[in-house]
Amino acid sequence: MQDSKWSGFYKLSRAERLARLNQQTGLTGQVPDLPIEVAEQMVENVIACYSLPLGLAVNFVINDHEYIIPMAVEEPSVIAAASHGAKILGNIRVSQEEKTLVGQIIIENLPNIPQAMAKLMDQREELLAIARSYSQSMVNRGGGPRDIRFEQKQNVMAQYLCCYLSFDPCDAMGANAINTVLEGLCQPIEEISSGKVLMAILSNYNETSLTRAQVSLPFKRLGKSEAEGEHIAKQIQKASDYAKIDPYRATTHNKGIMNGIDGVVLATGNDLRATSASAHAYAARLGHYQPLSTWEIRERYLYGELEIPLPLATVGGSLASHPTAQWVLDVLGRPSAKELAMIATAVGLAQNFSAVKALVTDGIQKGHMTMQARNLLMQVGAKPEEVSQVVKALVKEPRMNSQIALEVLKRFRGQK
Ligand SMILES: CC(C)(COP(=O)([O-])OP(=O)([O-])OC[C@H]1O[C@@H](n2cnc3c(N)ncnc32)[C@H](O)[C@@H]1OP(=O)([O-])[O-])[C@@H](O)C(=O)NCCC(=O)NCCSC(=O)C[C@@](C)(O)CC(=O)[O-]
Ligand SMILES: NC(=O)C1=CN([C@@H]2O[C@H](COP(=O)(O)OP(=O)(O)OC[C@H]3O[C@@H](n4cnc5c(N)ncnc54)[C@H](O)[C@@H]3O)[C@@H](O)[C@H]2O)C=CC1
Repeated sequence: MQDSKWSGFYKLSRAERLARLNQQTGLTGQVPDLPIEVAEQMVENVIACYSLPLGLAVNFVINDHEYIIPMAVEEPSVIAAASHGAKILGNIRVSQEEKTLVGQIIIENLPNIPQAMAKLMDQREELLAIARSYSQSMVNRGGGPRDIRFEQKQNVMAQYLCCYLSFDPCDAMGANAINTVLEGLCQPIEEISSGKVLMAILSNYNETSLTRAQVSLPFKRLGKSEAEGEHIAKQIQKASDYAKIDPYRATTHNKGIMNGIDGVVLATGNDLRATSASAHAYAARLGHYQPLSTWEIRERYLYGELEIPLPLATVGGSLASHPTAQWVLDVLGRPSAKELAMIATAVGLAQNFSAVKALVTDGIQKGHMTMQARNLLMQVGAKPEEVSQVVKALVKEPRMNSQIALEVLKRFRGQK
């Protein structure tokens, strides 16, 4: 594989990496931390701030635009794999057709559900106007309520009518915004339907708000020769097909995708519970858990696609007051929420590519354990200044575990 303009970035010191980033982005200074006083305003019963490593994934070109992508993650080899994948994949094409949230108002105690539904449908425009009145600032931005529909639901105990509201939250995640609207609609809905509202809340399931990342790779980008590249492409296709028939494998395949996406979600201060719930519910939409990405050979190209609902925000929530998240958004060039979802999806595809390629070629342990070696040394008591020297000896060992790490560390200390 040819060098990229970021080749060897990982060999620089931390200060040199920051200098290179600042030079590239026009930013200045250090990366700000979250002050404890701010943290105290964010959640309850605060006693400290919990830190995670923040690293930079490089080599990303998304829709012809270069990105340096900060990722917050505790697992070794994830950022290396993202950078490695991005280097091989080249330009990743990404699109998002729409970004809407769905909220639901669940109505019970209805003596005649078809009649209640007909009355509510008659008043649909009036209900949409009430919904808009509760989200005027979002409407002014071009977003807000889009549609209302009703569906009958039942279990063995009871029958319900569910009102589904779709809502465009613009650059926010929109949970608070839509919940305010939904609660504002409860009383009018009860009056029209003569029922009782059981609850009103946004849904974290959204099968229509999808982001799609796609790549098409000539075989020669995958191996040292066209023939080796073709072989690797075939193995990757088989791995992708296998994930469709075995939920054990599909779950791990998707974990590999989320390695990348979660790193971006956390770094940008977004709600990880919401993105995880949404992604895995989408993976299970056919009634059995499926891989979120597919890889297949099309006319001597390896074609990869990842499709995922990602309710990301660049304003509102806690990210507005988190200085590190704000700095990360600066590094990304102040994207819109839609652009941020596209960036995260591209990272997910590159991450998945690297993991699957490693699995069907060298195996995961070769690359992963080299990076895990640093953690092993820390676990057995190596000081940070010792780690970079001892790690070279540890990776030369035929096997690696904490016992071996301890022996190598003792040997190093004995030589000094
Ligand atoms: C680990 C690599 C990248 C090595 O891969 P390699 O081919 O030995 O690496 P290389 O030395 O040829 O370097 C290639 C590029 O990787 C990056 N790179 C290389 N080394 C570093 C480093 N130290 N720090 C930062 N970046 C690094 C860097 O961008 C470099 O480009 P260069 O700078 O040379 O032009 C490869 O083996 C790989 O991608 N493995 C996959 C690792 C992975 O997915 N880890 C996640 C944890 S496992 C898991 O949780 C998910 C899984 C696997 O179960 C999912 C699934 O089953 O599908
Ligand atoms: N089930 C779930 O996922 C739930 C999540 N939450 C939480 O809700 C929070 C997110 O709610 P939000 O309503 O997004 O946050 P929010 O309440 O901060 O609202 C967004 C704010 O940003 C303003 N804004 C400025 N510029 C904007 C732009 N360009 N586009 C959109 N809004 C703009 C809006 O006017 C609004 O005041 C997160 O902390 C999330 O964890 C809350 C309840 C349930």
